[in-house]
Amino acid sequence: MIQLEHITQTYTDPSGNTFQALKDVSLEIEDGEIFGIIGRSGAGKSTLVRCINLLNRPSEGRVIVNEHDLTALPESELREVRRSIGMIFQHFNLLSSRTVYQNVALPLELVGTPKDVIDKKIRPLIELVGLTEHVDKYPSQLSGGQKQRVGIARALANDPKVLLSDEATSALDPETTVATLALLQKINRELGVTIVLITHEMNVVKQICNRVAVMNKGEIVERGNVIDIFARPQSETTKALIGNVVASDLPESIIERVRSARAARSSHEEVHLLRLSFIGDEVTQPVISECSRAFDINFNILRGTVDDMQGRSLGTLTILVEAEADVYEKAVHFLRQRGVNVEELSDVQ
Ligand SMILES: Nc1ncnc2c1ncn2[C@@H]1O[C@H](COP(=O)(O)OP(=O)(O)OP(=O)(O)O)[C@@H](O)[C@H]1O
Repeated sequence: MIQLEHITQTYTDPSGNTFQALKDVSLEIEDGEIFGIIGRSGAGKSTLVRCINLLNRPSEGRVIVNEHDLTALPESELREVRRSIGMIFQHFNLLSSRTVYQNVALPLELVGTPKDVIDKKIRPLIELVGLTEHVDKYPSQLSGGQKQRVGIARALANDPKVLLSDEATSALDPETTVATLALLQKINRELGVTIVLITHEMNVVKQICNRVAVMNKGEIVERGNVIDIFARPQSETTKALIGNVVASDLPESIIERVRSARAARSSHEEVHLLRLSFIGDEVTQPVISECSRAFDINFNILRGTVDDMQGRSLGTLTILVEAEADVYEKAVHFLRQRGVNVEELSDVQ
């Protein structure tokens, strides 16, 4: 287990001004999970994740990995523990003068592992990441996705229990991102490696993470199971990252329909733009039709999606409702009672 306890990171610039990149952050990550850390640029994600292997030594707080308090270890022992924590990076950090084989072998060479042991160890890793036929190529002869696979194989060379991924797919196109994430998921399942993954993209979290922490300005503002966070985002940061929560993010065609509905409404009716989300079996329940019949109001569905998140479905609907105030209140209450998350989107002008 990884335990970050009351981590604070303060930076001081040359003129003596201080800046808190992390403010009393505590977090626990269980063995074997894929844990996402998401937030906008500058939120403190990299700083936090680099505390896990003490690439960043926090100004205050404790870092405990598999029961070792890393913050209390002398440098020699820390080096040893660090080997059980692999890391992959956005720009791969490969050595351009070394082949795929030599890059993957590097961590083992550095600790003096005999050549035959290295060979036995890394050939299956190169196979696992699907690069056997490229083993003698140099980084310049590889695509971005292939370079990241080299980075992944190299990070696994020391049999780590934990793999830290710092925006590992941010430099890749969408298709290569999906394939790289699938590889990380396979590594997590087959080798039991715990993965801590930093990203600024909710789609990455959605594809492979079990749990997620949302960061803003050096603090964790929300955390939980991915599907719950997507279905019922609480903080403004999460809502903004998920998107489709402020009306201004909607396509112009939808905004136009809202404007027309508003212009045409009768004086006693209100027009509301809502985002409804449903988890799992709720998706299949005809809750909307039931509600529509019960209160005799029309729900105008503007947009709908169903996402699969690790075998559970999350349905999201953007709908337009025209109703009198008291009927609207009752309908929203009805939906919430049936487990539907109802959120009113900020107004369309
Ligand atoms: N060595 C440093 N000295 C001073 N300030 C730093 C240092 N490292 C990071 N910061 C600042 O700390 C804040 C958090 O940076 P960090 O890189 O952790 O954010 P992030 O969420 O990972 O963002 P990004 O996705 O852009 O990397 C930023 O404002 C950054 O400028």
